[in-house]
Amino acid sequence: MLYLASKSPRRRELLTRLGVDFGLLDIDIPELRQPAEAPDDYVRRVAREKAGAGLLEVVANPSALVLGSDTEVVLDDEVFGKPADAGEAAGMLRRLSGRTHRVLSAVSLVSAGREVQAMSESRVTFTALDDATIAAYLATGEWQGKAGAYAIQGVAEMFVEHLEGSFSGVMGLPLHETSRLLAEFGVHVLQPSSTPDRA
Ligand SMILES: Cc1cn([C@H]2C[C@H](O)[C@@H](COP(=O)(O)OP(=O)(O)OP(=O)(O)O)O2)c(=O)[nH]c1=O
Repeated sequence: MLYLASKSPRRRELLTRLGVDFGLLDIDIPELRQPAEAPDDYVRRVAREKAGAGLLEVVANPSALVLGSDTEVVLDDEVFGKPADAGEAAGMLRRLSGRTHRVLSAVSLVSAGREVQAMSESRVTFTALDDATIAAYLATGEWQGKAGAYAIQGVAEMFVEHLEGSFSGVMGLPLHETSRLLAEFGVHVLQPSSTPDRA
């Protein structure tokens, strides 16, 4: 049985697109970057910790397979997670304005005896954003709960001059990498075999 260890509706939607059955696990792990921890290492570690925390919840089921993922926006080695409030969101958007940033999405898949991981890296170039545009975007509320204070799947796609990489990866769950990892565990996409479960 596959479980998604995530509270993110985006991840749920993206995994559903792959046509696999899965249950949901509510996990809550602190997302704190260690001093001098490289952004890539941080994103990989958090994805692994989310999957590991999920696995602990279904430890009674030896055939459980748990997917955890983490997405961060990286500008000049600085990591932008989910903004705490509109002020922090405005600051992030001002920094992203007119520049190219990276979006890292790590995916971890763990079972009782095995763990695999993949990383998706995308490069996103934003158009210049003036204060009025940033204020109007903040008023949509779409920035809430999104790394880097924007959601590419919403109206913020108009800020994107160029995207190199994975749209689903920027949105929170890279479908190419995820399907590849699932295949390593013998889970084949677009072939649902059991009914979804809630744990
Ligand atoms: C950059 C970007 C991020 N995001 C979202 C994806 C993630 O939900 C969120 C990054 O935060 P995460 O900490 O990766 O995930 P989360 O806290 O939302 O969910 P989980 O329970 O799995 O830990 O930002 C978008 O939806 N669109 C975007 O364009």
